Amino acid sequence: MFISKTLLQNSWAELRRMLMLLGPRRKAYFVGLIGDSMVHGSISIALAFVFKSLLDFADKGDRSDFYQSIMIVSGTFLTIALISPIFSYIYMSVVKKTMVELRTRLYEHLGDLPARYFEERHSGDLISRTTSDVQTMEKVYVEHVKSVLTDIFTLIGSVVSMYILDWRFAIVLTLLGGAGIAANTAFAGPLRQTGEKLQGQMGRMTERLTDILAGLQVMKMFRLHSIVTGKYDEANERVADLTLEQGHRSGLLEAVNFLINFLSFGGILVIGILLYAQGILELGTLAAIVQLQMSVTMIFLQLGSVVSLMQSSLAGAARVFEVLEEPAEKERFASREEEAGLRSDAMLEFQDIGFAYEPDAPVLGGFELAVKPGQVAALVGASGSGKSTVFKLLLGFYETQRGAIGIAGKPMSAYTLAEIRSMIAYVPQDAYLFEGTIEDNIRLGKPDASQEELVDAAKAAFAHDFISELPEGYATMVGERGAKLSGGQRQRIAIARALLKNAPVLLLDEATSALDNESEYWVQQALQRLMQNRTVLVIAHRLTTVQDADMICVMERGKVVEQGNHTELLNRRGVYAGLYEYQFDRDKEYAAI
Ligand SMILES: Nc1ncnc2c1ncn2[C@@H]1O[C@H](COP(=O)(O)OP(=O)(O)OP(=O)(O)O)[C@@H](O)[C@H]1O
Repeated sequence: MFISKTLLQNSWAELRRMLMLLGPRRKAYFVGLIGDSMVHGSISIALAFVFKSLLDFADKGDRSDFYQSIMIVSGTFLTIALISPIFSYIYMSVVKKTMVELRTRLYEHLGDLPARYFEERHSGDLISRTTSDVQTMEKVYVEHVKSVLTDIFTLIGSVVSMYILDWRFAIVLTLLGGAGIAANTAFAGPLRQTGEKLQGQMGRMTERLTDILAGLQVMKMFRLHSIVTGKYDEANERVADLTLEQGHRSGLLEAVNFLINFLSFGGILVIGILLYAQGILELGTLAAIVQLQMSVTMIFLQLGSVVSLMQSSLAGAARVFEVLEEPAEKERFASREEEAGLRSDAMLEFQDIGFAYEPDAPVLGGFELAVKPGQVAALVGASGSGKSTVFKLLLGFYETQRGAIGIAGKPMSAYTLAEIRSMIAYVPQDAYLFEGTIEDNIRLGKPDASQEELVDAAKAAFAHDFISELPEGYATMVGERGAKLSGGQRQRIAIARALLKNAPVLLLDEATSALDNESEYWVQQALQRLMQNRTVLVIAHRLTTVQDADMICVMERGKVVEQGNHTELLNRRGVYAGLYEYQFDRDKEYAAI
């Protein structure tokens, strides 16, 4: 019972939040919705009085009853035909506008969320929240709330009409209505619980599906088809089980509703006929009571599925609100005492950095580095030693727990995160290309760049020639993640993008995936251009990059264990010399193959 009460409170809270989301249009929504629901709710009430008039006419031959019923029927249906579309247009347009705004707000908010949020969640779950969960919210606005309101108006109208017709039947109807509401309330909690599980599981199913699509090549290469699709099937079966569970519960609720209403309908019919036979009740009144009872029965028969669907949709709304409530990335980091001792001559400086993603699992412990303007510093070290983490800290994706980071002599807290990112061009290992043309992708580096600037950047990145050879040149669509281009071409486009950005600091994560010799040559040439006159921090995998760097930092378990240029470090015969010899031998072996 406790669970059910809490879940019901949650449902109510979500419904209120959804109504708040309508903003100043809330009044128009209610006018449209209440108007439409009242119009629809009045049909069965009007019909009851029509039956009464018709049967009174048949029973007593009073023509005025007959004309009256014709007038009621014509009036009701004419009103419905004229007014209902107007009301429905009013609330539908409010809902459509609200949904457009909600989607925009959601996507904008996703863009404002910190990197940690995305690293901790599966993209499939977010896709499910922003698509199917948002769709279920629309259903709450246009279908579920309207059904409930129409039912409430029909119920109130029926009870009031029943009191007008015969108070004894009205009391019976009120009691049975109360029993029906109690039964539906008791079922709402468990239905909400299943709804929550179902929406969550739908999210998991989308996660599996995105895994299948994103990892298609790996899946084929390692023949993982049965394992990966097996996981999807598992999630799919769980969805089917939960849907069945939901169907079972709502079926049970419908059966309870049916029983309550069958008893009341049968009871009213039998007692009514007996009273009519004894001359206590008029035929018209009996017909009207039976009609009203039938419409109440219909309400309760439908109420089970409305409650069930609404609970499921509200669970979806809760998942959308969770995303909206997630705190956005800070504008700027707070300043700290440690920042006081930063050097003024370094473009990039890391002082005694301590950082952990998870408590008790330190990734960086006392990381130190200073790079002067125009210098190239290479980070080398075993996998997991913390190289990429250094980049993430500099980009402000995460905040350090100890130490200070300086950019151009000032602490990170002196800049907004947007300012920091505008000073940095980042070229990751596998640069992401967005759906669109080659030009669109390069232009991301500087959206207001002139055509000449754009072409110059492509030329400097040694990309112009291959782009010009394509039938549609710069207007060539790159395909999903740049699938229509080769690896080397993708990298050169990413380099052109970074060149166009023309930021003073370059973070470069060298690609480890092998390119053919020619491609590799052009990418290297493009990178050399990009590195000119910039302060560069590079996660280096290539011997050439390492040898040419002004400074090499060898990282081990989050610390710089050796630092110097290539010759200095080789002479020291330490960790770097070992790494270098190993890589040198390996490259010779590859060359021999
Ligand atoms: N988002 C994250 N949450 C938790 N731990 C993480 C996260 N990202 C990285 N780590 C952990 O931090 C450590 C350092 O990772 P990092 O990616 O910085 O290493 P790296 O030196 O760049 O490795 P590689 O050369 O393989 O890319 C690893 O143990 C990794 O498991």
